[in-house]
Amino acid sequence: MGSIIKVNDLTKTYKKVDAVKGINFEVEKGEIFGFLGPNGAGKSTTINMICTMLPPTSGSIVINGYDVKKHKDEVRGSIGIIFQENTLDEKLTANENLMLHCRFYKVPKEKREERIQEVLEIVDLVDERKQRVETYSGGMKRRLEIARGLLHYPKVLFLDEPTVGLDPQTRAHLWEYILKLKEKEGITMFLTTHYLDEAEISDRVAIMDKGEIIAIDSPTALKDQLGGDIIELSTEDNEKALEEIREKVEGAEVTVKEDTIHLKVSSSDAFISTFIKTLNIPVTRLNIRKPTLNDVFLAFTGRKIGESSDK
Ligand SMILES: Nc1ncnc2c1ncn2[C@@H]1O[C@H](COP(=O)(O)OP(=O)(O)OP(=O)(O)O)[C@@H](O)[C@H]1O
Repeated sequence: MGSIIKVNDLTKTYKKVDAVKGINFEVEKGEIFGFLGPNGAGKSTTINMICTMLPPTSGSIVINGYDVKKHKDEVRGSIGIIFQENTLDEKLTANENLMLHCRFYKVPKEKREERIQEVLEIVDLVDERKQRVETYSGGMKRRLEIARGLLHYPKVLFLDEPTVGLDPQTRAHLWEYILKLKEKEGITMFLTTHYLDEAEISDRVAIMDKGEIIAIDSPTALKDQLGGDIIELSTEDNEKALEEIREKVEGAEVTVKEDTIHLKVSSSDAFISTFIKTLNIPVTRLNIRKPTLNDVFLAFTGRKIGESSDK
């Protein structure tokens, strides 16, 4: 398919802080690209540079064939940005908000009605187009923001925490719209989220930490890299159980969080048959699961998402 975003040796230094330290990556046309990292990792700085809002200290960024430094307007015309905070005019109707944006982005006059209809259909707001935005629910407002971000036929849509503050059901719906968008308009999506279960939707994810990209691959490949199974175990005496596990189990990574012992083993079958039977402490809870993106994130950064980068 080819790349739509190419980032080369990109750096950003704020006075004394090296926020971005020479990163390289490409985003393929049409993919959903998840961009993850602990707080302070350098994500916003990177995205702001990609979106022409912040000049890089060095390096290059090319979007849709345009160099971000030399062709700002063309880059801006190629991207749509959905911010975390509501940037709609609440006193206006959906239609009026979209009309304003069409004018701002110079969508040709004769195309405006048709395009507004199209984007409202994508986010299922055709019937509510004449209502004032202040009467919308949180989920409807987010959908309208997405519709607005699409008006000028962007090639790449930047979604910054698109589901933050929404209830689980609305979040699930919003992802359906996002997937529909990918299918219908073939748009590339650059996504940040703190909900790692939602980042599973990505074709590939990059994990950034301390100004560097430390992992980049499909969620499945990243999880496979961790390998094996994760066993969560609670016993009547976790301290004693831990001693026994360390004595008897070879090749398991063991960590304790609150009242649960976590073991990463290559095969839970082998573990269960050889170990559980010989454990002298009664087990009160046992859960076996495959690694998730949360485990991947923890393994690469040493932190849970939401924790700070400089810990
Ligand atoms: N305008 C600024 N001046 C000085 N330092 C800054 C500035 N903006 C960001 N930084 C620093 O650069 C580093 C990266 O910050 P950035 O906001 O890009 O991280 P982030 O990954 O987006 O974090 P979060 O998830 O919390 O938004 C941090 O150490 C931050 O303190």
